[in-house]
Amino acid sequence: MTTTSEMQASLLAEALPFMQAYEHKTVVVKYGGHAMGDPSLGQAFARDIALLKQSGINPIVVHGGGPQIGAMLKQMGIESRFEGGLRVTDEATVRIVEMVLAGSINKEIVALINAEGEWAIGLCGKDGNMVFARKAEKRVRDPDSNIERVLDLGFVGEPAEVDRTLLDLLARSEMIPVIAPVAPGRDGHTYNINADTFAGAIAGALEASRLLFLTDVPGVLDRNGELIKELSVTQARALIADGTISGGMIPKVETCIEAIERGVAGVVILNGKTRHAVLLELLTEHGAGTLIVP
Ligand SMILES: Nc1ncnc2c1ncn2[C@@H]1O[C@H](COP(=O)(O)OP(=O)(O)O)[C@@H](O)[C@H]1O
Ligand SMILES: CC(=O)N[C@@H](CCC(=O)OP(=O)(O)O)C(=O)O
Repeated sequence: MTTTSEMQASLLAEALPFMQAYEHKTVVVKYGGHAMGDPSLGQAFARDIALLKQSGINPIVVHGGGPQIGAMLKQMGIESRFEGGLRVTDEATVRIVEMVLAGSINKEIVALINAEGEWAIGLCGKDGNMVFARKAEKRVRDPDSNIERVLDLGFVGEPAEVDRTLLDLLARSEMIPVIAPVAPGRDGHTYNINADTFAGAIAGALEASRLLFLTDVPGVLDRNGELIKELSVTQARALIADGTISGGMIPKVETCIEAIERGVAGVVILNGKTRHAVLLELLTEHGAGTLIVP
């Protein structure tokens, strides 16, 4: 009979080939605002990231915080709305976005990783000239008239330039970067960038081996609410067009498509509410969620 400790040991041993495969490789983990909130899950997430670094892997955390920004805006009496999964961002909103993302959430994640005995460093696109944004151009087609128009989302940005100097330096150190999706434009403004888009740009620039999106659903769900385990780029585009994929899942899936097209190998959307989701996905046979394939 196999004892519990033998089972635990064999699970640890199972991780070896995965650790070897990812040694010195970059893994970008996007930690969504919907996956945050439960302190014990946050601690488990931080432990996963710490364990990756200890295993010789180069983890980079890019985080969101959409619900937390929404709560703060509400508290301040500022109205907020989304168009195509992106928050319409005026001058007052971008100040709150920067405060919540680069201020509170960023430092909370840094503290959680540090509490696991590692060295996390909190950054945003402004640090080390890492990311410069341009004003986002979101095109939508009116379903009735079929006319395309460009939405003005205010200070919503897209990553236009990514400089990897700082991240390369940190990869050779003990430091684990934790990055908030806020960046300056060459026009001097601060831009609010969707965290999924930001994570995709970082993964692309660093030629990451894996890009994981931790959210609050098991992955991409079909019309009946069933998990789609594997999704091709063509199928993904069709599900966006027919409305099966909506809201915050749109920028996530669009980023997955771009990352695949840029050569990032393993792009997965998975449930961040599953304890140790990152370790399960990377270091065991028990991967879950939706794998996006070419
Ligand atoms: N087809 C779909 N499959 C799964 N989730 C979907 C789908 N279409 C829309 N969603 C929504 O997308 C949400 C995840 O995106 P988002 O709210 O931006 O989360 P996060 O904060 O993790 O980035 C889900 O909670 C769900 O409400
Ligand atoms: C332009 C835009 O929509 N920016 C997002 C940035 C945060 C984010 O993306 O957070 P999640 O990953 O938790 O959704 C926002 O303002 O909510």
